[in-house]
Amino acid sequence: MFLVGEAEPSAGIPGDDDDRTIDVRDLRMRYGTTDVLAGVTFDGRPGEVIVLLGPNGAGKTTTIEILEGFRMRSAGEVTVLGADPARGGERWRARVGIVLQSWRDHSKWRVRELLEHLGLYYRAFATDPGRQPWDVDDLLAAVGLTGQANAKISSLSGGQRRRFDVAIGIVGHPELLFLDEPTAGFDPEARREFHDLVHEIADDETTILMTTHDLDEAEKLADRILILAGGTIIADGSPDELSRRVSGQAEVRWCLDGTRYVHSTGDATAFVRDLFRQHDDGISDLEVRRASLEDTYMTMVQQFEAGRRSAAVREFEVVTSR
Ligand SMILES: Nc1ncnc2c1ncn2[C@@H]1O[C@H](COP(=O)(O)OP(=O)(O)OP(=O)(O)O)[C@@H](O)[C@H]1O
Repeated sequence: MFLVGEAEPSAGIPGDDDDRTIDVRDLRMRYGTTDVLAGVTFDGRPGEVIVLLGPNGAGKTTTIEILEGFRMRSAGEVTVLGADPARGGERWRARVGIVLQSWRDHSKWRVRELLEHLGLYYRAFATDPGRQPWDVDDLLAAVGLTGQANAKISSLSGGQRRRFDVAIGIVGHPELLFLDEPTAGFDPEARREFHDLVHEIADDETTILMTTHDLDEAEKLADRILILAGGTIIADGSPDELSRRVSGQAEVRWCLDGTRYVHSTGDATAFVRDLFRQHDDGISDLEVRRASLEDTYMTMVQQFEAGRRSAAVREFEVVTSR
């Protein structure tokens, strides 16, 4: 994970003295003649879990790889932990944890052996007492691999290998963690344990930027959702904020004297307060529902694509009428 012989971090974007760990402005990426990223802007702060969503091919991995320093951007300003990732040196890299979409090396090593080895590597850079590398036994327990400590990496199952990838990503106690579809192949129990682990890591003031296609997972983990489509961020907000933006209405359901009621309201809190004022103990099975992240995501992406289609039709009409 270390790239030797690189320059040490350059200064960040001039004038930035706040606590931003990620600062991306007008990021552009062109492959050949195709613009995959056409002006992506967002930021991230300590302890924030940011989930990047978007259809296949939207450019999520491209964005993450640019921020990791693995891919050169075409244009735009990117600052990650105060440095341009294209020029981040070893010291900078030791502050960043990475779980790639697929990572198929080190197969001859044993699980504990490799984690201990990487821990030593990170220890050389760990000046902050709060960011010393994980104790390997604690780490193995945290990712559910205690039983595989002495197994060859090549013998791990798909889900165990993914847990191991996560262990490699966090062993150095990073300030910033990139997770590209980290739970692909996890069974439900491993997924739940992973979610607890993500919360713990974020509680440690680590910024987490992750991609997933599991919208239920995104809703559980994200402080902030970014939706990438058509090369730009079409939505940026907490799952609740995005849900309110798509549908201002919440649905309140309750039972009263054995009858089930449903009511849509823009102010669920005031409505429920009134309901209890009127019926107090008579109310049971109360539920307040907003659009799920899945509903919100589908609506936003479909609206965006419909907008693009009608803009293309308008442009076609203008061109053909000339
Ligand atoms: N090295 C490359 N050369 C040319 N095109 C590329 C390259 N890497 C990615 N692309 C293209 O860029 C687009 C974005 O790819 P990327 O992998 O970033 O998308 P993604 O949002 O992560 O997709 P997925 O959800 O399928 O993982 C795709 O159309 C892909 O084919």
